[in-house]
Amino acid sequence: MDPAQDKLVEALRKAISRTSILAEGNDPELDIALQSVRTDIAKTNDPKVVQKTLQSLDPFVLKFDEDRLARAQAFRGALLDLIDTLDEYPDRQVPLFDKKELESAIRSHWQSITKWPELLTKTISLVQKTLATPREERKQSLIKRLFSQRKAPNPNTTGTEIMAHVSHTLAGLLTNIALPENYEEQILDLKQALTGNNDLNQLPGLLDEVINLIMVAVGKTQEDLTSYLSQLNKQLASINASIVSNYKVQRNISNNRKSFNDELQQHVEDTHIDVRNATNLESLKSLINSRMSTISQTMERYQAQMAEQEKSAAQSISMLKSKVNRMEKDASNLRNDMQQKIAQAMSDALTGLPNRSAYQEAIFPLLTSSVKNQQPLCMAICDIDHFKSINDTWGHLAGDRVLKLVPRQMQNALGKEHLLFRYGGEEFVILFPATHLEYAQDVCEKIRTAIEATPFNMSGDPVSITMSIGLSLFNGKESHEELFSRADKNLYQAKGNGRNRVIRDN
Ligand SMILES: Nc1nc2c(ncn2[C@@H]2O[C@H](COP(=O)(O)OP(=O)(O)OP(=O)(O)O)[C@@H](O)[C@H]2O)c(=O)[nH]1
Repeated sequence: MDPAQDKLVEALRKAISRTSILAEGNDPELDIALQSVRTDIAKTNDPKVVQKTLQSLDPFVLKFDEDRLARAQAFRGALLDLIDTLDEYPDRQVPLFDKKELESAIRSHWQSITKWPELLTKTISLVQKTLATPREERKQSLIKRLFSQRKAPNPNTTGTEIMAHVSHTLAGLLTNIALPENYEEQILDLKQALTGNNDLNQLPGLLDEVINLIMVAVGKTQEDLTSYLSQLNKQLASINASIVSNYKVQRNISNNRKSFNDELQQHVEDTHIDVRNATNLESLKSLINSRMSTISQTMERYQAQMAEQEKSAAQSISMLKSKVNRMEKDASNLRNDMQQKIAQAMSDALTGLPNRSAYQEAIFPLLTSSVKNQQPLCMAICDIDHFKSINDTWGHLAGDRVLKLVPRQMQNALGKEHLLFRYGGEEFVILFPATHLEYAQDVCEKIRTAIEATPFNMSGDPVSITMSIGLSLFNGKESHEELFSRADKNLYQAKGNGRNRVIRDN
């Protein structure tokens, strides 16, 4: 193979290896197939073998598509079902325009997982608007009444039931999305929080968590990966076709060269015989002239052919190069996109703090390095006191404002190496790597006093807010759940002892 093609095959090999690493972790069977793709392409220089090995990935791409479709259908069904339930509410009116708009958005976007968070947010907004809109008794024409398709509102449906239904639908969605194992606990907690919830105020926070999980699990990352893999497969097929046609051009060139040599040799031999048989000088002269002109025509023809073939070979090599460059660029865009999406899914929309998923990513390496480096690690669980009454007295938006301001006070007291997470609701977790319990306790006290001393402005009045904190030191042997549970017990005690205090391990 010529050096240009060698380079192309090498670039292809690199692109496939890197992409197969990106795709890993989605399915154990796919992981095995990807491993064998990497082994095969490391061994061969033949583009046909590479293409054949890649075809073994096709069934996985198909399976991804089927799973995605089934999930999307369940999602669409759940949302439409929810709209039907809203229609049954006796005293409240579903705003017609918003309903139509939502139904049309569901119809257009139910298959696109990237649009799910938007559809969910729109659905919850329709629920909120419906609960705020009293039903008008509209006069209908007799014909309309006789032929109306719409179900009569069910007089037994209550607002609480509707909220329970909404929460139940969200919990059902969690069953329908494929999430990695380390999210199991989070899903379980979230499902528990959703099941039996009938409080509208709780919904935005819970919805935020559902959306985060969708983004993490089946969200854009996997969709991108699936479409990227099938797009990559197409690109590789087209590159393979170009390589094959390039081979043909090469083969033509060498065939032409051989037939030119044969033809030339034939002319020389013919001339030789003619010269031997020539009887006079005149006829010999005209014979040689004619032979020379044939030879020069053959050479011109050959040169023109060669120039044409070289041009087309150069064009096809430059096309191949640009295709490979595009593939490399696609792979790097996808990697950047994924990193960005992971970062989004790891942060809490309201406070901008790392969220519970980020906590779960952070805790394992911290426990391991605490044991390995024999350094202390502390965990604090911080909970705003009587937060429900802040919501009840000044409204949910005022509650949200407090949730944004409190972490700023906390961050002022924390060191650079301390990690603050919004664990959920009004609960925050701090991880103190390489920090002794006494020092972590001082920092927690600083946080507590700073929050107590800050007047929060509620409708023009300064209001004092306090925080209770449970603090524990990792004992080097326990699981992260055990450490969390000890810190949580300390928090519980802080609440029981009158709140606005820090309780640590004895
Ligand atoms: N505004 C707002 N409220 C939230 C959010 N997440 C959770 N909440 C509310 O936080 C409140 C938590 O109340 P509880 O768990 O009863 O605790 P508490 O009132 O803080 O009382 P103690 O913890 O016992 O001091 C609930 O009313 C939730 O609706 C949010 O994102 N925004």
